[in-house]
Amino acid sequence: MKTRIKICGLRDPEMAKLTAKAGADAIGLVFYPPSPRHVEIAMAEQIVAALPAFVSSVGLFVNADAAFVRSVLAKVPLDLLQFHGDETPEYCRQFGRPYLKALRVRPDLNLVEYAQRFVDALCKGILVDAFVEGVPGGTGEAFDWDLLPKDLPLPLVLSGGLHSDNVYEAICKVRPWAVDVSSGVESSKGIKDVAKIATFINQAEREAHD
Ligand SMILES: O=C(O)c1ccccc1N[C@@H]1O[C@H](COP(=O)(O)O)[C@@H](O)[C@H]1O
Repeated sequence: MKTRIKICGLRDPEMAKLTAKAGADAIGLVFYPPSPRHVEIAMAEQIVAALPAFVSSVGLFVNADAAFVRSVLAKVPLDLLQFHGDETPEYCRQFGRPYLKALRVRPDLNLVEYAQRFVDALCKGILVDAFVEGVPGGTGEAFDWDLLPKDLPLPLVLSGGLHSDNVYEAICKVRPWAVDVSSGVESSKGIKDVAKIATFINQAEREAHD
């Protein structure tokens, strides 16, 4: 089965169109001001409007005020929300929208128990990222994939330090529902590189053709 591919941190409509053309299933928009990939609501509207049919838009938030999330949803027709902080199941559910819950993998965290709390019709998956002290995500750091359980009660989205040289191995080893990348397809922090995006997607799709 094809592993879905999300390219996160798009910041303009042209790059979003090129990313879709390269074969991405989803693009991510970062609504987190400290991030170099942060987008304003008006730009996010333009990016989503530029997407062709069947390419999903994902809005990423980190411990945001619920009112801010609502203000984004009022303007930007997002397909999926991604909560990348310490949000509770109750917080995530209040918007009545499908979402991914991100967690940062640590050896002392029971991932199955963590995921169990989120199981319901709105939660479409658990996104796993590397734990880096003081930074909520998008660090380009990988983690030990052996820490991932095989019996997670929700679809797994693998992220954290993926790039074109490790995504094929990651998919073969972890068998995730989807992969998500930001730093690994950039020429510098926050600047997407279309050639790197295309190479990443080709490598991620290799497994489906084996
Ligand atoms: O991309 C960001 O700037 C970001 C900021 C805050 C939280 C998450 C963020 N991105 C997500 O982090 C993971 C891993 O990214 P990377 O490929 O290791 O750079 C990914 O899910 C991004 O969506």
